[in-house]
Amino acid sequence: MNHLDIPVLHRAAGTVRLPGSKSISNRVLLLAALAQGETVVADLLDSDDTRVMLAALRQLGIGIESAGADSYRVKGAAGPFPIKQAELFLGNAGTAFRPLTAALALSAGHYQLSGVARMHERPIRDLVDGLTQIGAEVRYLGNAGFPPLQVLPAQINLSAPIQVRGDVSSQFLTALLMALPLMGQTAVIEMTTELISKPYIEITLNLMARFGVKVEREGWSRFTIAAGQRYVSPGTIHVEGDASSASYFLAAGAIAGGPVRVEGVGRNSIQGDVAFADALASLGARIGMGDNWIEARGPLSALIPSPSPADAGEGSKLRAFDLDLNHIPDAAMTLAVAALFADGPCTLRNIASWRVKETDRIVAMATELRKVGAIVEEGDDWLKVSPPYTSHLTPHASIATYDDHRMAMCFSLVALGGVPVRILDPNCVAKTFPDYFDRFAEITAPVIAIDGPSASGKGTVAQRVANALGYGYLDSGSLYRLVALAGQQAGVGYDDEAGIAAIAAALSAEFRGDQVLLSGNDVTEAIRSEEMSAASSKVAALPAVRAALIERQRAYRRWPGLVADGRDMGSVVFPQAEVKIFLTASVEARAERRYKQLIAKGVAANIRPLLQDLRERDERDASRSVAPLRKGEDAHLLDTTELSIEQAVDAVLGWARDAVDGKR
Ligand SMILES: O=C(O)C1=C[C@@H](OP(=O)(O)O)[C@@H](O)[C@H](O)C1
Ligand SMILES: C=C(OP(=O)(O)O)C(=O)O
Repeated sequence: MNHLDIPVLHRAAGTVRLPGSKSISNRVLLLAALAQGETVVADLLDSDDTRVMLAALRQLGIGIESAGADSYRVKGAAGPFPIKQAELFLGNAGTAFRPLTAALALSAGHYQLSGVARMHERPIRDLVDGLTQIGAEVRYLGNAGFPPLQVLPAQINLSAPIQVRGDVSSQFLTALLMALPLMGQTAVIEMTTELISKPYIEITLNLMARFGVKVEREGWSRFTIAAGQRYVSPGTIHVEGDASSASYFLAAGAIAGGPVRVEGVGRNSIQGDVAFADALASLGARIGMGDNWIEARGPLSALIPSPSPADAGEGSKLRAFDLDLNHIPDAAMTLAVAALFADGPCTLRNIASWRVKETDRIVAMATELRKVGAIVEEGDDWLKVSPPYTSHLTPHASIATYDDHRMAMCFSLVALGGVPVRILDPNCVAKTFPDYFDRFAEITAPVIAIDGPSASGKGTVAQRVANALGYGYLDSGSLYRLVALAGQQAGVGYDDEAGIAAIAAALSAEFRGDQVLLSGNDVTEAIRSEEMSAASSKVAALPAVRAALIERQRAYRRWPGLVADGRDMGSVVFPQAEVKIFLTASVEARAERRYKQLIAKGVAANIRPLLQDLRERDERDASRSVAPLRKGEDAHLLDTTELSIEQAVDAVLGWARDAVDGKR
């Protein structure tokens, strides 16, 4: 089976821009489809769950066009779906299957809805019962109570309240709430049981209101949609980052030092899963929150006095917990794995809904946690996880993921316990977060940042260090040359900031030994031309290009690690680098090295102008107002004037070893 081996990871620190929220994406798509007018949906999640929703809506006659990266223009039907016959495949997306069932039941057509095998094991009876009460014709095509379903035209009668259970999934209530305004009549829903996963109903009500439909409610037991309301497009709607996806990164920050910051959700979020941050705080993690970001660091250790508060408590344990997690069923899985890093047994309560999700998550979680050495007890609706007695996790566990994205994402955290871990079928993360592991590597892979002036030999040293450690190598200075070359090839003018920035954002550059590849072609020589030198300084002055290249450069941070050389690696691009080095040499030594290089290449050279040129550049670099080149306080100084390349490489390797050993 396809697998991903995650190496031992010592620290998590960095920033992640979150993908769009699954729950918001699929709700907004459906509401926009039923609304009057066109809606531009920005920052939509691109994953399996949203793809099945988009495909279904198109099949049902909704015009949906691309409106830029991750943006769509949805032409609303101003009522029920125009296409009256369709067979829809909805994968394993609960947020597509349940709401579409209800909307189609009120669309007076002939429809079939099916999904993957697991979807056909996920209950839907409570929703079908609710729909049947108002006269809808919904039939089971397989086992009673489960998909696949057939929906037929029917006479709908809303004269009596719809009685529905809420104790298996909140998505049934969400589905009814979103579909009923299609009838334009007063509709009342009464819950006959306790309602689970309540914050998801808040998301539903919030988004319905943005599309112009208000729901009156009596607590969580009775919901009324007054007659005469219908959905109207709000114009443009932005999808927040996914708060459940944020949980893995925040947990990583809490377990392995941090700070880890997620961008795209924060204090203003409408998603209940932001409460995961509160749960982490109750475990001792240090949490910060802004309007649109959340940050997590490890707990302050009461035992180890630390010279600097920023480093205090790295490696100290989380507090054991006993929590009712009914309000955050998805992010709760992350807590089950975080329990491996706690100082005692942890209990997760009121999580019965885990049994009917992508897999039986209580069984799956218990089985896989035992593989890494945890002691696990399970009940109908609870799980108790005790970290291994010795505090050491079992290395090299092969984690089965049960086609459950959250199992795969959760268990990546195990590597932060100082053991390698194998994730089987890692691509199951495509349900909600296709590039999860790349993003996770970007906050966990160790970075050695080597900055310094021109001709200091940092490129040669960086390449050799990367080879010795088996790490990747980033020659950041070349990126600007590559952007200039790619701009020329694409015929984009160097004064077109947005155009050049778009090229920078999509740049496909690779550093292989001393070869530089652009979209797979060797351009090592081409980017060194005088023309490209001049062009690169033009593009490097464009703020949008610099911003785009920061993301690009961070994307080189992959396992097992990265050596990055340049001028702002330790200060701007990788401020959390494990090792920072300021590599320099006297201007005379640098001039002589450059001279020898040129002679070796057969280029006629004279040492005096080279010396003069370097002096002038040093002066410019040190005195410029934006990020002047100088050694940062946290960087090691490596003066190579009197050192051979081998000695310089050994010095860097020594610091790298110390940094990693210090984290063990
Ligand atoms: O409405 C939603 O967007 C969701 C509701 C929750 O399901 P339940 O209500 O079944 O717990 C959650 O687990 C799911 O991932 C998304
Ligand atoms: C339960 C989940 O998905 P669904 O929307 O398919 O219910 C989930 O994403 O954890």
